[in-house]
Amino acid sequence: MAQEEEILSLRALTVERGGRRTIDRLDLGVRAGCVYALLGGNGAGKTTTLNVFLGFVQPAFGEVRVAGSSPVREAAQVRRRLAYLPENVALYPYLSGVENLRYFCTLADIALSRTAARGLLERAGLQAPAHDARVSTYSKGMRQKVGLAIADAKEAQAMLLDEPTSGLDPGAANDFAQRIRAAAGNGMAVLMATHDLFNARQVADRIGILKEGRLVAEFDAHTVNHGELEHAYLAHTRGGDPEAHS
Ligand SMILES: Nc1ncnc2c1ncn2[C@@H]1O[C@H](COP(=O)(O)OP(=O)(O)OP(=O)(O)O)[C@@H](O)[C@H]1O
Repeated sequence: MAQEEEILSLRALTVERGGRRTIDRLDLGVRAGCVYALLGGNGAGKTTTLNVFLGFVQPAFGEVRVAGSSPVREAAQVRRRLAYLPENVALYPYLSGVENLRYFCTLADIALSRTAARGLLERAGLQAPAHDARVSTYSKGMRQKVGLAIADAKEAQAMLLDEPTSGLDPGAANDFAQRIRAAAGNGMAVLMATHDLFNARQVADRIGILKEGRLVAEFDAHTVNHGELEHAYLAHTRGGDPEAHS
């Protein structure tokens, strides 16, 4: 697949932090309409990879593109095209869902009426009675829905998710999975860092395992079975040779 068709693209990405190479010649691509799940143990480099797309971490070498733009040289374009849901979506606790959504849209130069904001929250799955409640009363799943509504309002082409299902109960995780699939169905490219193998198989099209900043295994999420994925994941997160665990 040509690089131009990839909305999120890394070529030979290398990141050095504190004199150490934390991402090592990483190639990765996510096309429109696809969900890529990045698995890996603690410190494997998942969050660093997301931070490179966001422009928070600069590569030492290699190429990074978001819909063809460089987060280093074209930060404004990248911000417009990219939505980011961190592990805990940061919102203003004393503002309501509607007020948060309108405020974050203003920052992105999007004027949103209260009615339009309600429509977007509804579409993201946030029930009407919660729209005017303070966000401090929201669960993690409800805050994520505001995050999805912001992405929808921006008409983002790509979305980055960091540990989206940690701390969600199975029902909320399943609901979130369906919403991510729906976003991909509308053409969004989604990159998700996770430890949740079940969710990765449920949501993703491709799954990659990162170890010490290198992609050590990749799977088609539609055909890999749970045992096979778990075996590879445990082998690589224990720091061992995958064959040693067969
Ligand atoms: N600000 C920083 N300065 C120096 N090194 C860092 C910094 N942030 C992360 N690192 C190092 O980069 C490597 C990758 O860390 P990263 O947080 O990307 O891993 P991760 O896969 O997201 O881990 P986790 O699952 O624990 O969130 C680690 O060795 C970490 O110690």
